[in-house]
Amino acid sequence: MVDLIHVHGSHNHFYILDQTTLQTPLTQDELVALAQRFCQKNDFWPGADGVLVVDEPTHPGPLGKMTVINADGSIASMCGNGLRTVARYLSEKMGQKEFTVETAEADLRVSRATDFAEGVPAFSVEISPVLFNKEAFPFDHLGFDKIVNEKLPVINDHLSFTTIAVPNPHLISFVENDQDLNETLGEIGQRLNSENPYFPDGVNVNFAKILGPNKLFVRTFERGVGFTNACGTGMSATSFAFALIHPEQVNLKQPISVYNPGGMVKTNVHPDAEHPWIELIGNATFLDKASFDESDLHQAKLEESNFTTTKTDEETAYQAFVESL
Ligand SMILES: N[C@@H](CCC[C@H](N)C(=O)O)C(=O)O
Repeated sequence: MVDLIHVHGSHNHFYILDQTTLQTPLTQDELVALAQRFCQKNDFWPGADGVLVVDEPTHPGPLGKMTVINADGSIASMCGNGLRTVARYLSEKMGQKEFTVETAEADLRVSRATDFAEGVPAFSVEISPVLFNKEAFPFDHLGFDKIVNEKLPVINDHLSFTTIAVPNPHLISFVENDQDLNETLGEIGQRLNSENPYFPDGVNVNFAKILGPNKLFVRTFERGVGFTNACGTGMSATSFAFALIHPEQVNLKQPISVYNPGGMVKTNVHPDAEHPWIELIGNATFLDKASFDESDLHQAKLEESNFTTTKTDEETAYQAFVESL
């Protein structure tokens, strides 16, 4: 039997599939089919926002390799909330508290952090590289070399936007009212993740409200998924934009608290280093594991009767943490 571990970071939900436990790893096409089928919710299956595939690293150093597959089957170069949960998985599997994980474009440092609350394990992960140059984006940058707090009338008539790749692409705007935070975000997210002339490969769209010094609320419409409860790379990129555009509101010596519809994370922005990076710290919660015959995973077969589930009780502690915020 093979386990799919249902996990979340700020209620951004994933299934972890450790390919090293399989007799035969799934092919790329099989992984895409698995994500498309298993991320869909139905009356016996909770669904998720993506699948996190763990493999042996391709070079010495990292403890494992993480590949991110969005719910629609598209492949993403990074996932911040997901990396925290993979860090926990590898930490418990290998008995290490601080190590690196190979991702599509970089080996990233991860470590066990102080629990966010009783029964809420937390991990810290490196988000990098941080890129502004237009070559880092799958679009022509609308005539700009980089977009930092620019009005983009072809996208919206009153908001200003920033684009940052970490290295997956993010479009960020600081908004003031709930209409923009919800309806405008949904409209722009839908439009830029359907066929459109500006972002042909789609983009993660993050709208943030400034709640006070070092305090944000961020909502994200994710490429390949739609609205999610939280996006780790989105909250990290938005924290970086916050420090850049509103320096008077950010004390870089203190963490930024980033609230989101699924909870809260902390970020530390390191903008001045030769290699700018962001530290993302947040929960890594394991909800349950579903055990399947390996052949069913190869065929993306999901029926009410072809798996057994073993639950943890971590969600109760996580809910208590969210209520305490
Ligand atoms: N939820 C993730 C980001 C997942 C990938 C994203 N949808 C993309 O296509 O770039 C996170 O926590 O960072």
